Amino acid sequence: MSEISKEYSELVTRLLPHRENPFLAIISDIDGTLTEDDRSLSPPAFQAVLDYAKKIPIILASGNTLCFTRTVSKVLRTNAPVIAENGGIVLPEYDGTPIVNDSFLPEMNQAIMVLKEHFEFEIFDSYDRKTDIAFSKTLDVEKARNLISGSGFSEISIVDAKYAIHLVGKKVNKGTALSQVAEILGISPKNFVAIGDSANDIEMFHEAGLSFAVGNAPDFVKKEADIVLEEKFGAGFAQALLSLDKAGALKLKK
Ligand SMILES: O=C(O)COP(=O)(O)O
Ligand SMILES: [Mg+2]
Repeated sequence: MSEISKEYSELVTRLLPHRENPFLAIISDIDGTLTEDDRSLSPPAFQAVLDYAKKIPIILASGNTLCFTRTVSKVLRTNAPVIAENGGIVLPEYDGTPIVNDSFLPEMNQAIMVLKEHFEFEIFDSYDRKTDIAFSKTLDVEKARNLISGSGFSEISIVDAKYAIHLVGKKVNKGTALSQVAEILGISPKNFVAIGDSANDIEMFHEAGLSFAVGNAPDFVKKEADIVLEEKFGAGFAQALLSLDKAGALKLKK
C-alpha cells in the first residue's frame, strides 16, 4: 500500500495504544462500506482487502443474502467465514455448512402478511432469503414498527439498512453473529475491529473491541462507533485499515 498521508496521522496516534494488544481480525459491512453510494465496489476498499486479507482474517458481515455475500468473499479473496442476512446466517468457511439462526421464523411470516395488508412494498430476493425479509424503502419505517409492535409481535424487529428495510429476528444481528464467528475462530469478539455505515452495524460495533463508522454513516450510527472516519465509503474502509496498520494495531501474518 502507498505511504499513509498526513491527514491520517491523528488517527494513527489515537490507535497507537492498541499496539500493546493488537487486533486479530477485521469484520466489515459490505454496502456503503466496501461500496460507493451506487453500490459499485470501491477501488480503494478492493485494494485494501486484497492487501490485508492475506495477512489477517477479514469477515464480511452483510444484510445481503448468503449467495451474494459468499460470492463477494470469493472475488475479494477474503477466505474467511461470512455473515449474511444481518446475522441470520453464518457460513464458517466457503464450502462449509451454514449456521441458520431462525427460531423467530413463524412470527416473521405472520408479520410480513400484516405489513402487506397496510403498506405497498416490493420484497427483494425472496427466493434466496432464509431468515430475513428485505423490502423496498417505500413505506414509513416508524409506522411499520408501530404496527409490528402493536400487533403483539415480540420476536422480530425492523431495521433500516439504508439500501433496504429488513424484517429481522430481534435477538439476531451482526453482533450476535460476530460472537458465533469469534467462537469458530477461537478468539474473543473483543479481538475484532468492526467497520460499517448503517443501523444494522450498530450491534457489531458494540460487540467488537474497536469500531469505525465510515464518513458517510448517518449521525446516529456515528455516535455508536468508537472512531468516525474522515473518508467516506470504501476510502473510509481503506483509511481504517491503513491507520491501524501504521499504528501497529493489527496482528498481521508475515
Ligand atoms: O442489505 C442491505 O440492505 C445492506 O447491506 P449491508 O449490510 O452489506 O450494508
Ligand atoms: Mg451497509
